[in-house]
Amino acid sequence: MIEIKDLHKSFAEQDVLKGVNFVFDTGKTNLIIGQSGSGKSVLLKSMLGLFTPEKGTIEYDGKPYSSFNPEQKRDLRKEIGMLFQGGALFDSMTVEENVMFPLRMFKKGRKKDHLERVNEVLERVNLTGNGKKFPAEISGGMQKRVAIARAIVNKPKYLFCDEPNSGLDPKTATVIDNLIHELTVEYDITTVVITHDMNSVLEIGENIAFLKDGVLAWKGDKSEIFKTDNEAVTDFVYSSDLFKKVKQAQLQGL
Ligand SMILES: Nc1ncnc2c1ncn2[C@@H]1O[C@H](COP(=O)(O)OP(=O)(O)OP(=O)(O)O)[C@@H](O)[C@H]1O
Repeated sequence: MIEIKDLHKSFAEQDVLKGVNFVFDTGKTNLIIGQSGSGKSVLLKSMLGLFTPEKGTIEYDGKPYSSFNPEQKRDLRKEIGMLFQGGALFDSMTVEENVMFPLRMFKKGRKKDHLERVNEVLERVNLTGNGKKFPAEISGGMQKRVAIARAIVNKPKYLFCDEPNSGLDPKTATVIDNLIHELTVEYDITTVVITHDMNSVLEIGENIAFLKDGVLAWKGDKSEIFKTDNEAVTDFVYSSDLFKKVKQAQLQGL
């Protein structure tokens, strides 16, 4: 569980986060949604320790990040799997080498054991037999699955995903969403996903933080998001055609 309490972050004259409170639950896919510029990435980067908030706390399983010494911060970093926007694979490395990278960085052990773990996670994301290929030789959806395998190879307690579906067709995006959700439940991970994708909200929105201008304007889950009359949320979500259709069907009792 990650708990955010009264988090404030500013840059020069601009207040970006203005007292955000939220609990990201363990074993759930927790989503951060909101318009461009609402502070989603600043929140995630603050959680990663890349930004220092002026006020408020970020607690990892009850322990405030600000109280960690450098060694504890390093240990926490080992427990965070990160899925970057666009996948961010190393083009000059094979799939196997990409997935092995965090193991070699953070874990001692023999290459043979590392390889065993790499093959285990590649099998889990349905990429058995693709280890010797280079990223350019596989599809965008497969590249995302490699990035997921790399993010979970160290058995993280926390998984942070920044726009995991960007650049994917809707069907592949759903496969990726469901894979993230399955792994979250299977490994009991606290997963945090930044997304603009309304399909993702419908598929895996178990605990949603809606940010508007640096404030938590609404929280709830995928069924509640249809029922709320919070204007900021409805403005945002009903700009999506998919949501309009679902809402219409709901009103017609379908
Ligand atoms: N390092 C920085 N220095 C100064 N201002 C920043 C910095 N990072 C973000 N900001 C500002 O903070 C605000 C929120 O940015 P943020 O990237 O969190 O938005 P976002 O909700 O993630 O948007 P998007 O959906 O477009 O990625 C923006 O106005 C941005 O310009």
